[in-house]
Amino acid sequence: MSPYLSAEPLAPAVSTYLANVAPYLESDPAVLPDSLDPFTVTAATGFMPLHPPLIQPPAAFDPVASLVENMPVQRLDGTPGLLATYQLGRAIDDGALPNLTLEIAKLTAPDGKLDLAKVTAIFRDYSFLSSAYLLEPCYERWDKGLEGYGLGRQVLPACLAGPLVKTAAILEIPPFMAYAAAYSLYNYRVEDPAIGLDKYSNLRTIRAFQLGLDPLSSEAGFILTHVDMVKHSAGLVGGSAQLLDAVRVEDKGNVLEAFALLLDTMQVIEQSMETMWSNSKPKDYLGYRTFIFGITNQSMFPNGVIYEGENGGKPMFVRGESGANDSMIPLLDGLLQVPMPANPLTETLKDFRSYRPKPHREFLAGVRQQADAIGVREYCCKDVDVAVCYLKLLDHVRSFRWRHWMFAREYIIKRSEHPTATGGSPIIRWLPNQLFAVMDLMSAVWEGINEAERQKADRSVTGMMACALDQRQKLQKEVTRWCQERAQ
Ligand code: HEM
Ligand SMILES: N[C@@H](CC(=O)c1ccccc1NC=O)C(=O)O
Repeated sequence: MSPYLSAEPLAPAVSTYLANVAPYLESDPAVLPDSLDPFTVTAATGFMPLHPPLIQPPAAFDPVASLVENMPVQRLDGTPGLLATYQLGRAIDDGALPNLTLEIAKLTAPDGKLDLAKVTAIFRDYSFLSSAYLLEPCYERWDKGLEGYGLGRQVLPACLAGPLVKTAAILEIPPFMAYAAAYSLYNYRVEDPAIGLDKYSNLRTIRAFQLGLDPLSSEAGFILTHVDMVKHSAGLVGGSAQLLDAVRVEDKGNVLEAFALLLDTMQVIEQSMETMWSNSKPKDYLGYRTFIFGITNQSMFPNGVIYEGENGGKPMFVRGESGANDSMIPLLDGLLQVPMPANPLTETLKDFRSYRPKPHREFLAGVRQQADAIGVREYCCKDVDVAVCYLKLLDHVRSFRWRHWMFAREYIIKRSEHPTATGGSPIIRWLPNQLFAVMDLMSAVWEGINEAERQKADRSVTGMMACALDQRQKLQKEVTRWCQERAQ
C-alpha cells in the first residue's frame, strides 16, 4: 500500500529529525549570518566554527584586546608580557580594564540580531583574561619551582566577571574558559588565506597564555593540533546522519557506505592526532596547563570563586576546559550506543556535555536519541559484514582513547602529582573508565558473532580483536599500579 494511504502517520526520517536539531545541516556556511552561534553544525564545517574566528573584537573593546595582547608570558613580538613578571592581576586591580558589560548588548549583526561571532570573540578574550587573573598566583609558584599550585585568586572582579557572565549567558554556556568557544576551536587564524586550513603549518593561534603566539611553541602546537583534527569532523557529522538514515530503512548498501566514510574520517583524524607528539612537547605541557584549570574539584579554589556582582554574591563552581568537551568522540559514543557503566565517573562524563556549544549539545543529543530509537547497535550486530564495520569503528574509538591515555601518561601523570585533570576528573581513573567500556563492548559484539562467521571475517579483524583484548589487560595492570602508587 502506498505510504500516503496508510492510516498510521509515518515516523519522520532520521534526516528530518536531525534537521530539527541541526536546522542548518545542509546549508552553505558562507551565506549563514553572524547572528547564528558560530558553532552551528553544518555538513560542510562539522564541529568547527561556521566562519574563521573573529580576531579583533570591535573598537569598544579595545582595552580588552590590548590587555589580552600584553598578557602572555611572551607577546607576539617576542617581548615579555605581564604574566612573565606576574603583573596581570595587579594591572587589573589597578583599573586597567573598564567595565564594558553594557557594551555587549550593542553588538548587533546586519540582520539586527545580536552578532554571536563578536560575542564569542569577546567571550574568548574575557575568558583568557579571567583564567590568567585567577590562576596567575599558581603559575608564579609553578614558574619558581615551588611544590603544589597553592591557591588561586578567589574573587573575579566585576570588570571581568560582568562581561564573562553576560557573553556566556548569550551563548548559553558556562561562564569560564571553554574548549570550543575560547582556547581551542575559536582560537585559530590562518597565515595565508589561499592555503586556509589545508596545511598545519599555515595555522596560528589568536590568543595564548605562555609562549603560544609563537607558532612553533608547544602551547601553539597543543591548541592547533586540536584544530587540525576537528577540521575533519564534517565527515563524522555527515557519516552519522547517513548511518542513521540507512539503518532506519535497513539499507545495507548505504549502511556500509556510511561506515566507509566514518572509518576513513577517523583514520585521518587519528593520523593528525599522532602529530601532537612533535607539535607539542610533553616536557613543556605543565607550564601553560596551569592556566587551563577550572574551579570544580580543584585545590586552588577550595570554596569556589566569587564573581563580583554575580550569582547573588555566592561562589561559583565551574569545570575547567578539557578535550572532554570536544564533540567527535561523544558523537561516536552516542551513534554506536556505547554503554557506559553506572558510576560517578560516568556522571562526570555526562556533566561535560553542558560545556559544549549549544548547537553541538543539540546535535549530539539528537544523534544519541535517534540511535537509541532505531537501535543502531542491535541492527549492526545482526549481519556479520555490518558487525565488522561496527567493530572497526569502535576500534577507532578505542585507539583514540588509548592514544589519549598515552598523552595523559606522558604529558601529565609522569610529571605531576596533582590528582585532578583540568576538567576536574580524577586523572588516573577517569579516562580508563571510558576506555574499558569501549573494549568491553568490542568483546561483547565479537563474542556475539558465531564461530563459523568469525572464521570467515578477514584476518585483520581477528588481529584487531586480539590487540584490543591484550590492551585491556595492560591497561588494567597499569591503572591498578598507578592507583596504588598515588593512593587513588
Ligand atoms: C597532549 C595532549 C592531550 C592531553 C595531555 C590530554 C589530556 C586529557 C585529560 C587529562 C582528559 C581528562 C578530562 C578532564 O579534563 O578532566 C582528557 C579528556 C579528553 N580529551 Fe584530551 N588530552 C590531549 C589531547 C587531546 C586531543 C588532541 C583531543 C582531540 C579532540 C582530545 C580529546 C579528549 C576527549 C574526547 C576527552 C574525553 C575522553 C573520554 O570521553 O574518554 N584530547 N584529555
Ligand atoms: N584535561 C587536560 C587538558 C585538556 O583536555 C584540554 C584542555 C584544553 C584544550 C584541549 C584539551 N584537550 C585534551 O583533551 C588536562 O588535564 O591537562
